[in-house]
This record gives sequence, structure tokens and C-alpha cells, in this order.
Amino acid sequence: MGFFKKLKEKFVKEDELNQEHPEKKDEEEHSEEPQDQSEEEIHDKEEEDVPASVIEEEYTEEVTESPVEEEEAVQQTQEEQAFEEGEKESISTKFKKGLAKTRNSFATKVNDLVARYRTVDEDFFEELEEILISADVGVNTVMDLIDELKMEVKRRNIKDTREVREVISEKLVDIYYGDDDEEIEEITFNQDGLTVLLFVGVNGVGKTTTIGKMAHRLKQQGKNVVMAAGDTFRAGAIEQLEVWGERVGVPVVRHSEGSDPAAVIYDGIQSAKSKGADVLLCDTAGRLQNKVNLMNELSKVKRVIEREIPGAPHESLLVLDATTGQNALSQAKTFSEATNVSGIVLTKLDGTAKGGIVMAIRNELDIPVKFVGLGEKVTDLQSFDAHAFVYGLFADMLEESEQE
Ligand SMILES: Nc1nc2c(ncn2[C@@H]2O[C@H](COP(=O)(O)OP(=O)(O)OP(=O)(O)O)[C@@H](O)[C@H]2O)c(=O)[nH]1
Repeated sequence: MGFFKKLKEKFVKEDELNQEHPEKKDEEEHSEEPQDQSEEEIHDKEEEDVPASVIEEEYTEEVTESPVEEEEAVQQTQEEQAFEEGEKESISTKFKKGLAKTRNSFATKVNDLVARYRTVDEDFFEELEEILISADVGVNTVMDLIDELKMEVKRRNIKDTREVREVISEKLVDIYYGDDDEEIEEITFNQDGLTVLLFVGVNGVGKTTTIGKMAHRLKQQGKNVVMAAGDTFRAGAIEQLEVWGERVGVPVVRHSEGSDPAAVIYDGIQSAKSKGADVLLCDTAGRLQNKVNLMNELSKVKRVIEREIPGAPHESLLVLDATTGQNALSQAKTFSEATNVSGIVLTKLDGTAKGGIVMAIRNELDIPVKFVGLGEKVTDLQSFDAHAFVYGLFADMLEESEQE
């Protein structure tokens, strides 16, 4: 079976099923809910399930709102609606939406190329190389990809350039997984107790937002989560995490600004242990200006974590902003020299037309992209799936290939 056909079978069907039976997804999600909910939690959940408009009616009866309050209430309802919609979207829809910018730019260029060159030759590959480089796939990765493509085109005796599009998608997935055989684990959980996830990255990349989204994601999976506000350096970082804590209903352990991050994380561990929590999410400061300081701070934090829980942190996730392109790649290099990075969270993939950066990071640094940010909604943090990524890139071509 052709690769496009396989993707179509997997994702287009999933989408259709989701549109026809949205309630099926609801059922699946409800089945994931923890069994040992307290009465209070169940009550909260019941309220959550009531349509936002009903909750509003119930609480706003007989209250006269000022225009500002009204505006806030409308905004809140919109947020709740967006949240509900986000929860119901399939992975393929999320990738398709999140990669719209990259797809529009990349697919337009590839289609244009295919229209101009009907037969595959050296000039065709040269132009394809430029298109891939302009999508931030990374020079070395592009070279590898083009070599693979040439070999495959020869092996399959492909003459028509339209067929090359399918081979590109197939090879992108191959390059992503490499020798890992599609077995990259999202998160390594500690089977014997508290799992500690450490988040590192430069300020402004969306680290706090990612931790908030992750807390929500884990809660939806039935995990009991605590967050530790270890970024004591950036003004407002602690409060920002607290806002997320309130929003997703997760406690935040904090000290005051300027205090020792290792002490905050230590308290976070004690608090998480005493609550019998499953996962502790640790924020850290991201001062790249001084690599020695960064290294010292991160290794102190790690030492504390390891002393309290042998084998922890179970993941050190580096958060990178996809819109910074090749800069993200150099940040990844610096951080992986300073600390052991087990995976990458690539934020704002929806905000760039150069989504190929995922491939560059994976191939040039050999660190898996474990999660991607595909939008600003709390539900827009997705575990990375190279097939869904390629589907998001080629979705229009897939539909088009059906008509050909
Ligand atoms: N479109 C989009 N926006 C995102 C994504 N992730 C984060 N953002 C936005 O990026 C902005 C910065 O994120 P923050 O978490 O506030 O990052 P920061 O506080 O500046 O810095 P750090 O927390 O130190 O990284 C916010 O407006 C977020 O909503 C994403 O995946 N897509």
C-alpha cells in the first residue's frame, strides 16, 4: 500500500469518525478518569460537564453586571467553548490546524515545483533542496533526505514528479525515527512513586505555558499533579505559574522571587510526596547569557532531586520556540551541553511557516521532540507523532491524490 494511502487510512478515517461520533471521544476520555475521586472533585467535575451557558445562568441570576464584568463573562464563556472544542479535536485535526502555515508555504512550493517539472531530474532535486532548506529542515538533514530520495526514486524507477511527494513524506518519517523503530516514549513514568519532570529553556519560549498545559494533560490522564515554581529569577514567573495552577486546578509550591531554586524544588518534592502525588512538574529559570551559571544552577537542582528520589528527574524536557528557527537549534546545543536533555517540547509550531525545524532538531541533535505546542489553548499541547506531523504537512496533497 502507498504511504499516502496508509496516512489517509489512519488519519482521514479518524477525522471522519470523530466528526460523525464526537460523543465516542467523550466516552473514551471519561473512561480515563481516575476512579478514586473525592466527593469535592466529583462535584467540580459535574460542574465542568454542565454547558458553560447553564453555569453562567445559574450564577449570574439576579446579579447586575457592569460592562467590564459582562465583557469578562463573555470572554470566559468563549474560553470555555474553545476548551470544549479543543478537547474533542482528534490528533490529526490538531496537527492539520497547527501546521497550516507550514503546509501552505511548503505544499504550495512543492506543488509549484511538481507542476513545472514533470519528470524527475537533477534540477528538480536542486530546487526541492532549496524548498526544504527554506522550511528550516536543516542543511544536513536536507542532504540526507535528498540522498535517500534519489536512491528510492531510482529503486522504484519513479519518473513522474508527482510520485516523489509521497516518497518525501515517507522518508521524513523514516529520518525522524531513525533506528528507534517508532518506539519513542512520551514520558518515562516512575513506576515506584513520584515522577519528576524538569522543564528547562530560555525565558520567553513558552515554558510556563507548557508546564500549565502539561499539568492539565496529566490531570486528564488521571494523574495527581503538583507544580514547583523554580523560576525565581524572572519577574512574574512565579505568579504566572500560580495563575496556571488555579486555571487547571493543580497546587503550586512557591518561595519568593530571588530565592534559591533548588530549595523550591526540594519543598516541591516534600509537598508532592506528602500529598501522594503522581507527578511533580518543575519550572526553572533560563538564563542563557552565562552558561557556567546555568550549568551550576541546573546541576544543583538535579542533585537535590536525585538525592530525594533516586533515578529522578525522570525527564529533563527542553522547551524551544519553533518560531525562532535555527536559533532554537543553537539553544538546544547549549542546553544539552549544560544538562542531560531527554526530550524536547517545541512550542508555537502553529506560529511558523518553517515547521521543518522538528526534523532538524531530531536529526542534528539526536534528541526526540516529545511534545509540540500547536496553539494557545490549554488543550493544544500534543505528544509528537511523526506520522501525524507528516499528515499535517501533506493533508491537502493527500486529498488531491485521491482525485487524481
Ligand atoms: N500560538 C502559540 N502560542 C504559544 C504556544 N505556547 C506558548 N504560547 C504563547 O507564548 C507566549 C509566551 O509564553 P509564556 O509561557 O508566557 O512564556 P514566558 O512566560 O514569556 O517565558 P517562559 O515561561 O520563561 O518561557 C504566551 O502568550 C503563550 O500563550 C503555542 O504552542 N502556540
